[in-house]
Parts: sequence; structure tokens; C-alpha cells
Amino acid sequence: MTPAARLQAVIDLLTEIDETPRPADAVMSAYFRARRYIGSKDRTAVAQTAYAILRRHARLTWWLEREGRTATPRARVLANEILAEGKPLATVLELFDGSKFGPARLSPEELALGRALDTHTLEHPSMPEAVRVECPSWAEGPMRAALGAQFAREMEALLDSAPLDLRVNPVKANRESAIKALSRARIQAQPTRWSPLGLRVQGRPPLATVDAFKEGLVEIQDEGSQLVAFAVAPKPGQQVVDFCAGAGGKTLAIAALMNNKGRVVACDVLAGRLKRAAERFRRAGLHNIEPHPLTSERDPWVKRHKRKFDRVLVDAPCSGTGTWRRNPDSRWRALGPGLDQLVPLQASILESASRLVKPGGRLIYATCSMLPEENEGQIAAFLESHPEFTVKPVAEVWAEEGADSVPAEGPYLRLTPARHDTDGFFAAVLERKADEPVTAAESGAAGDGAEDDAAELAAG
Ligand SMILES: C[S@@+](CC[C@H](N)C(=O)[O-])C[C@H]1O[C@@H](n2cnc3c(N)ncnc32)[C@H](O)[C@@H]1O
Repeated sequence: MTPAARLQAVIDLLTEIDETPRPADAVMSAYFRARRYIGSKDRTAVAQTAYAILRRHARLTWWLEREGRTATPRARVLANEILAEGKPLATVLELFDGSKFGPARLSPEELALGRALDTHTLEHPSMPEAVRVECPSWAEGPMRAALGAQFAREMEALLDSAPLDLRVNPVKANRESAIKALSRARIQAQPTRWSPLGLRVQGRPPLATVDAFKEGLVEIQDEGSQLVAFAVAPKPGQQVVDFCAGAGGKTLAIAALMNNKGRVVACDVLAGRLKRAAERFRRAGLHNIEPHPLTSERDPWVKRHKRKFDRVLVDAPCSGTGTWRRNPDSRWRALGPGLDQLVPLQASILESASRLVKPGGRLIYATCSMLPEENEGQIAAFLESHPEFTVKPVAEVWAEEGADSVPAEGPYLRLTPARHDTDGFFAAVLERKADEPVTAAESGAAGDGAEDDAAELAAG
């Protein structure tokens, strides 16, 4: 591809991303799959530029609006070449060359825009801080509340691209043997700082073709996500529910920590996700996982299994603010329900899943959000109406597991990219009192009894 053709491909990609409600990485994969003739070097260059523009979205838009322009994909690419790539206008004119596969020549208005931006750089002294750190207006208040003086530092860290972390599967390997197996495929990996099973890989090797991955010695999992699984602290032989198992990332880690002994029920309302997760379970050599699709968080299955489980993990659907490094477009686009829907859903899931916990058992609530209303706020509201649960400090859980250091803050696990170089994660461990009697609400007298009771009778 010529440099001009690469630029046109970036414009095409950004146009598709703007026009569909699918995440940018899915759009990019589909785009390149449909154009197999694009070689790997070109693919990397095009994807890198497109991602860089997504990461500079607020700043590029600020400049364009300042010049009275709409932030179209073409305008953003033009502004990016000048402001962020530092190319002089004369060079940019050579790229917008009107050639067969290149971008059309600049219109007189675009030329005027180019002249106005020429010699400037991406950041400007009068740019508001939230724009400079790419924080969308809907998240600025809660992010400032959560991060205080660390707001700008954490937001800047969320602009980096995420490292590639692996979790060693203890059923098949240990860190040393996994590092050796990876090095045979010329992949360099270092132990991670916090997770005893974590490895951080250099670069972006194509893992799907590597034996250590295909044979289930390692799984791709952010170190923060691994730490959430450690906070569950499951024991071999226990009964565990992963209530929002999704693609099974944490289910795999939990089942492996149990060394294939006991049972992990992997639930989710999306049966398709659980089905796809089954292939990962097989590759990891884990036989103690039972997928169980739910109709909703109040599926009759919950009542039939109340107080049966030692550990219940609620890895709740959330705003995903902690994963902005990974999905740079997600902060700008409504790819799922908003906070006004998520917060009540999280509360409802937590409420329902809590019924599964046996006396003395633990309920672990986690999100990949950095917003207090999805995290501490949910725990405070839950504890208010559930005196039968108490907070078990994560540091205590860690100490019981023999781990020496834990990135806990107060009683909770609270990970942030700038401090821990992981995705942003929150986890709280709640323990049900061992001698707690069944309440009226639990026995079904609080409004949800009738249909559950009918289902329970039907199921015998
Ligand atoms: C944060 S994701 C889970 C990620 C997964 N635990 C992992 O580690 O790969 C949240 C999951 O909650 C599921 N979910 C959404 N609403 C739900 C509900 N009402 N009950 C149970 N799961 C739900 C979503 O389908 C999604 O897979």
C-alpha cells in the first residue's frame, strides 16, 4: 500500500466505526478479514493510526470545533496528520493526492483548515483538562469523585495501550515451564508484579498459533482480572457460582485454582457466550465447570439453589471505565446500557445472587469500573438491607491464601492503571454470617415468590 492508500483505509475504517454500534476492534477485524490482500505491515500501520485517532478523539474534535468544522473521519485524519504526527501541510497535501486508492485532494475549505492547524500541536493551553485527558463529560464528575487529585494521572494512564498479560494454567504448567514453552516460540514473558500466576508478554505476538496457548498452558487475562479471581479464593472441592461468567475468563481462573475438584457453575443471560467459553474450558483441561444459562438474574434456578454455594462471584455488567485502555472508542460511544440502567441492574443481580450463598460462604462483587456508584455505592446499599453479610477485607483473604502483598485499599480491591498497571477493577468480598436464619424475603415472601415456587415445584 502507498502511504496515501493507508490513509484512505484509516478514513474508511473510522467511517465504519462511526456508523455501527459495534466496538472498534470488532469492526477492524471484520474490515481486514474482508480484505485479505492487505499485508500484515499495512494492516498494522492502518490499525495503529486508527487506534491513535480514537485515543485522540476529544483533542482532535476540540481543534476542529475551534475552527468551526465537524469532526468527520476525514477531518480527524487531516487534523491528526498535522497536529499529532507533526507533518507540515506541504507533506499532507502529497498524501491527499487524489490517486486511485488515496484520499481525494483537499477542498478549499479543508485547505484553509490545514493552514489554520499547520505548526500547531495536539495540545493547547486553553484546552480544558477533561479534553486533554480524553474524559467524556458524562464520566468527568464521577471520575473526579473517585480519583480526586489523581484524576489527570489516571486518565492519562487510561490513554496508553494495555499490556498483554497471560495467566498460567496451574492444571497444566507453572510460571517457569510456561516461560520456557513461550520462549520456544520466541515470546519473551516476565512474571507480573501482583498475580502469582501472571506473565506479561513483550509486544503483540500472534498467540493463537503458539503451542503453549493452543495446549492450554496459558490464557490471555489482564493481571487485574486474575486478582479478582484470587479474591474469590476458592478451595478444591467447593461449590462455586460464577454468576456473570460471560466468555469465562474468571471461571477458568477459579476452576484452575480448584485444581479440577469441586464444581463451578458458570451462569450468564447470554447462552451464546457460555457456549463459546466451553471451548476455552476444554483447552484448559478443566472438567469441573458446568455452564448454566439464565433467563434473567431472577431465574427460578436461583431459588432452587439458595444457600448451596461456598463462593458466588458477581462480575457485574458495568460501564467498563476501567478498560478504556483496551477499547479506546468505548468512552465515546454508547455500546451498551447507560449508568442509569446499569446501576439498578447491578443491584438486582447482587441481590438475587446473594441468595445462593450458604451460611459462612462468600459473595464476591466485582466490576471493571472505576466509578463509585457501581462499586462502593453498590456494596453500601446492599449491606444496608443485608445485615446477614459482613465485609471481609481483601487483605485478609490474601493473607489466608499465603500471599504477601496485595494492592488493596481499605477493605476492597481497587486497581487503577496508573498505580498498578492493570485495567481498573473493583472487588469486594462479603461473608454470610455462619449462624444466620432464613429471612422472610429469602423464603420468597417479598414479591417474587409465586413464579419461583411454581418453578421449584415443577423441578421437584
Ligand atoms: C463483565 S461481563 C463478565 C466477564 C466475565 N466474567 C469474564 O471474566 O470474562 C458481565 C456479564 O454479565 C452478563 N449479564 C448481564 N446481565 C445479566 C443478568 N441479569 N444476569 C446474569 N448475567 C448478566 C453479561 O452477559 C456479561 O457476560
